[in-house]
Amino acid sequence: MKILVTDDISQTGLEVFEELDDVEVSVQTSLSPAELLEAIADADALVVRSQTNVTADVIAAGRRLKVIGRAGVGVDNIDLEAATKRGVLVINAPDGNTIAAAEHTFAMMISLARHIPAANRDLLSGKWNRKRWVGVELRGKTLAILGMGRIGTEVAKRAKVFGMQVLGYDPFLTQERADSLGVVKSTLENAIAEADFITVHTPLTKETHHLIDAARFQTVKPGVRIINCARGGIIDERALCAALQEGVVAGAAFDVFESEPLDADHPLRRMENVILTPHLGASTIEAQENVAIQVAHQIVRVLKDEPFEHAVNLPSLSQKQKERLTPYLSLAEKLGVFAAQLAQGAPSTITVTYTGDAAIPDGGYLTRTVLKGLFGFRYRDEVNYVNALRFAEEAGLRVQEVRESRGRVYTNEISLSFTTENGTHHLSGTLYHESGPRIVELDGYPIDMPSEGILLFTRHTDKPGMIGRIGTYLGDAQVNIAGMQVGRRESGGEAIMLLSIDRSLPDDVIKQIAGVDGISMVRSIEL
Ligand SMILES: NC(=O)c1ccc[n+]([C@@H]2O[C@H](COP(=O)([O-])OP(=O)(O)OC[C@H]3O[C@@H](n4cnc5c(N)ncnc54)[C@H](O)[C@@H]3O)[C@@H](O)[C@H]2O)c1
Ligand SMILES: O=C(O)[C@H](O)COP(=O)(O)O
Repeated sequence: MKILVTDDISQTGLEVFEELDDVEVSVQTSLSPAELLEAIADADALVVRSQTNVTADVIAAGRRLKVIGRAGVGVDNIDLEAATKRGVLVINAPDGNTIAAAEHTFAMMISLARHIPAANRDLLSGKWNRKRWVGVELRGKTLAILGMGRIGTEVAKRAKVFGMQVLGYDPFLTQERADSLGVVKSTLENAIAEADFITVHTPLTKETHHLIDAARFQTVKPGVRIINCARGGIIDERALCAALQEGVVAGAAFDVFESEPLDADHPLRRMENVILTPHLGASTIEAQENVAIQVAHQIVRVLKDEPFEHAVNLPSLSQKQKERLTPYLSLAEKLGVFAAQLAQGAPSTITVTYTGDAAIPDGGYLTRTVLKGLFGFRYRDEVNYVNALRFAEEAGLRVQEVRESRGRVYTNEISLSFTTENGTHHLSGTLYHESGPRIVELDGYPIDMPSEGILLFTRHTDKPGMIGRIGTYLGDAQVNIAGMQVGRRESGGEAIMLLSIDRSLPDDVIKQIAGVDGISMVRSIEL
């Protein structure tokens, strides 16, 4: 097993990989794009920080790649869409560097308020200028925090201790949470208009790109100081330079940039009232150990096929949700596998109904599992939880989920209803405590069969001798019947039979059974 590490990661984290048998940890930093394509070819896992550009080409070249671990928070250097499409899991270490980034933000704010870097430069150049570097206090000032997630929250706590008034803007900030932090929940407009200091702590998304642009700079309080220790591009750098030149903005402290490394001739480098650091927010010994250990542990779990956390391209579930969900995973996947063989062709729509105890709000996890079974039957190992929805999308399969609180017969039930060119099928399963997952309904007929082993399913006309004839074919093929379920709507009408058999039937026997007068459908199903 090969783990490729292409950015500087703490040694303590790398040691975690020793938990794996037969592991080769290959640390190769500063690779050229071509060297990276070569190095990834036989890697099972890739570990990066923000420096390595994990493009779609890199992901495609990683033919054995199962997981990309980001030792840090932001995954904007990883092509998530390409990873998801190829079923490569992306995990990060979301809280290992929170304090480091919050402290760096605070260091930037104090440095701006007291001109520390400029005064230092001045003094080192031989001067002793006590008048030039008079600063301002933080106490009594208003701080706008745009993005009240992990880092924004830690910055707010520290600002409160410094006696600042804190305005928080975040679509997910509840009044309760704001109150508990002593933060004034604010609109973006109000936060920007009122603040003496503005700090951004959002990810870089379509919505946050140039969140503060030239138009917004027209609405700031004159003399505002601005900090970006989140992501380059949240604040429009050109507009900032103009606002600094006009004196609308009194100072700016940036750790991250629209393009990194920052160009040697970038205008920000020439501004006096600007403090720049080269993306150092997470660069503390403690944070680097935290993120490296956190991400390495999760990679080990992924590679050992054990439950893991912090997947970026899978729904995130609480421990409680996971505990409720786990027993249903096998049933959901078996139903998907059953459906694939029953459908014999690509379904165009599928509705998955979860009833009673199976109606867990799981962010679509169980439906991904059904789809993993459905598509995995044909595409085998190519399909996993990460890309199952992509397979559905590419196959043009419309997927719908329904949750019902109470079942009519079973305390828990998962039902699939899917349409193919040949018609609509319906399939249900339940989980019994004692006997595990069972199929309890097939095309409208109640049955009860464990969802395992080899099954033979027929739809036929209800007339004497049918079961016997099928039994004879099986007997002639030396195939034992282990269990049998039959059902009919009315005497002489359509009937079904589901047999559990000891081994698969040869194709020619299935063809012979299909040719029996009165048999309308035969399916051999392996679960
Ligand atoms: N400089 C560094 O070295 C460094 C270190 C760590 C993290 N970061 C960056 O800091 C940022 C925040 O990290 P975090 O761990 O606090 O993330 P987080 O996910 O905990 O918080 C982000 C917050 O932004 C909010 N948000 C999203 N869109 C928004 C919008 N349009 N307007 C307002 N709020 C919005 C979210 O609701 C969330 O609460 C990320 O961009 C991360 O990559 C930088
Ligand atoms: O998103 C992050 O975690 C930070 O930007 C840190 O990036 P780094 O690991 O490259 O320092």
